[in-house]
Amino acid sequence: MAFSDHLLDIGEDIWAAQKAHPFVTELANGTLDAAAFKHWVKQDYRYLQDYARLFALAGATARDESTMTHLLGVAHQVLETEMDLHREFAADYGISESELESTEKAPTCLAYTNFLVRTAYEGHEAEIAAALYPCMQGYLDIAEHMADLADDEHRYTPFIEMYTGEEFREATEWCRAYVDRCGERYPGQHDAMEDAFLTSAKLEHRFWEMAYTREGWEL
Ligand SMILES: Cc1ncc(CN)c(N)n1
Repeated sequence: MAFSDHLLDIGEDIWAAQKAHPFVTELANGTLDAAAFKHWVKQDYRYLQDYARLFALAGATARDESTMTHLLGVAHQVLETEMDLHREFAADYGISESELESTEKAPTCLAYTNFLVRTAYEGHEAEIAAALYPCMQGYLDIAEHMADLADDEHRYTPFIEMYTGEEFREATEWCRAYVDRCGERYPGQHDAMEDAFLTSAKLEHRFWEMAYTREGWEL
């Protein structure tokens, strides 16, 4: 069995919980409260800055040129294409670029980005690959699930189109193959890969919850 399939097996419950989350189902049918979506846009913008950093750091430490090229390409794609979508959503919802940039990270966003960046600096290449995999495969699978649930076009359709689009799909397939290569090359890292994968997957689930509940630092 490919190591990515094994990881998806052990993460099955977390995937199911994400698909059933009200943020996901309500975004799919267009009924999600705009305040929850705005919270997601702002927090996700801050998340993506570090997510791009994770790919850039992974690219800088990769052993071969083709892996380097690919990881650095994804970092660029996040900073350009994906964050452009957030900038467009922000403009539609009256959020200025300076508000986006200066948004304070909510506890879950802080926990997730700290985990990813720490893994990028301290982790083995295989652990980094496993930590970034749920961010890609999770969004593709959840967006496909949303597309299945959605009847009509609505204000959140661009979200579904971005994460089911060809560019994101290809980047996810590449990450999946990268996880498989790391799983084969580094059998001694399997436990660390499982831990990193599950931590990211659980934080993906918490991120929907953070947006839905407008989580902040209230005392
Ligand atoms: C929290 C999160 N995880 C993953 C993705 C997809 N890059 C995202 N935009 N936000």
